[in-house]
Amino acid sequence: MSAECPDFQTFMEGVKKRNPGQDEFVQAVHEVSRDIFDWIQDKREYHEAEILRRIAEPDRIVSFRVCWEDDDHNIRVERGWRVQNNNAIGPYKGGLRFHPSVTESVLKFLAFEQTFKNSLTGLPMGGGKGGANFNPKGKSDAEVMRFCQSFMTELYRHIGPDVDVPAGDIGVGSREIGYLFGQYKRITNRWEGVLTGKANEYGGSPMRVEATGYGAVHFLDHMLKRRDEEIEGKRIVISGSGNVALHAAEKAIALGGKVVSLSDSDGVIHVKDGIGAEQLEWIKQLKIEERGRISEVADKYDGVEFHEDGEPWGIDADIAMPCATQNEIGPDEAKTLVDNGVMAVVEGANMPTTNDAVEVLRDAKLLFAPGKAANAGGVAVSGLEMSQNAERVSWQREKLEDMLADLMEDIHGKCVEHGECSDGYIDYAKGANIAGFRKVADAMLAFGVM
Ligand SMILES: NC(=O)C1=CN([C@@H]2O[C@H](COP(=O)(O)OP(=O)(O)OC[C@H]3O[C@@H](n4cnc5c(N)ncnc54)[C@H](O)[C@@H]3O)[C@@H](O)[C@H]2O)C=CC1
Ligand SMILES: O=C(O)CCC(=O)C(=O)O
Repeated sequence: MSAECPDFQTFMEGVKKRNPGQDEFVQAVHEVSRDIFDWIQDKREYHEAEILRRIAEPDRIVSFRVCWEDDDHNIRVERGWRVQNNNAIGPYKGGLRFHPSVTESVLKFLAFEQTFKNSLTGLPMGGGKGGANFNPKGKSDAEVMRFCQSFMTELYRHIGPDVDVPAGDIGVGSREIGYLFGQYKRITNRWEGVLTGKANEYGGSPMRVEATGYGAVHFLDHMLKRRDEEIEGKRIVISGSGNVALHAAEKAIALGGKVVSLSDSDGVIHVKDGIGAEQLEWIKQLKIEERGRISEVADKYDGVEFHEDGEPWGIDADIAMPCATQNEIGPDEAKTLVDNGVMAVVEGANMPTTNDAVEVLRDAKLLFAPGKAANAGGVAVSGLEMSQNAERVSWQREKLEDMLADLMEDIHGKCVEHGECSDGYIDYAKGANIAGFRKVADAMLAFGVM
């Protein structure tokens, strides 16, 4: 068992020592390395070249001041970052997060995870992530615009279509991408595919908005089908009510699933009979366009309960999809899910389940889809947006829908190939880690020592 293997222990002690106070980053490295140490035991070339050690040390981290003026003419100072983790298999690629909880540790964990996720898609993309501790909540459009322009005024030096291609993440949606892209274009006088998640009018790809949530449901569908089960009729608890959560809900409802919860940082709504397609349209308008609170759904509709500060994990369900943020499900929540007879946990968010909680789910033999596989549909369609921009073409939505479905099937297949245990249980997390690692590691071996 790798967790007891002395090499692994020594390795993790080194990671902790070199990254003091960076708990999220250490957690992400631990989760991947545990599986990789098992797998590379008889593969000396990876040990000798210190491949894992190198992937766990970002190529570079840029941190910068972001100064902007609010509507009351106060000068505000925030910190921005871009973590370029690894570009062995393609330009750095990964989203930008604007949220007060953003730290260097959070962005390092996200960039590290992104490296394996992007490798799993099979597309030529390295791993990066960035963002700022700026809180867009409650800010006017003009304030968000000024922040984005100031952020890009430094970031533009470090990115480019063949260098590093950021996109959205928490707090960065199509409004922010518009402001960021506009500023890049203004400074450089170049129209190029330097960001993805753009609107269709200026080089965005159909299906990018839906891709992460839809892709996660495709992944769930494949997991269930292997057990002769289907989404139709299943009760699904979803956390979050942003891009990923709402589109996961949309796809699940389209396939006959009963989505019984959504949440935001104020609390959770519980809809016993399942959210209807029309109701979801209203919620999308509320959350995406009007930037309202999830509690307003209970004000509008009968049969919707709102629980302030509540979480969805205690609600009776067959499937759980954490789609908000990291570390939403700890061991207690995982035990609750197991006790309630939940059969599958699919991570729409990045690392929403702590390592201890994953152990609880694995021990109970639940189907567990890690974010780096289940939510890879978003970055995969971003990769397709890059291809369209490079070719100066725009593909039809139907084509992208089919490509997303194929990519998710392929990622599911890779996880099964590398994650099948002797008793037939599929350890999807292990499968994703090994398949994601192998491609990046082999590219790094080819380059020699650097
Ligand atoms: N947007 C994308 O294409 C992708 C996003 N992800 C991940 O999915 C997750 C959600 O991202 P998006 O939906 O894009 O962001 P978003 O900004 O559209 O929505 C985030 C949601 O999570 C909730 N949330 C955020 N922080 C919270 C906290 N501390 N406590 C409770 N709720 C909180 C917000 O209220 C909101 O409902 C993140 O982990 C992100 O990294 C992963 C792959 C791609
Ligand atoms: O589309 C992208 O590049 C960003 C996706 C992302 O940030 C993620 O997969 O977590």
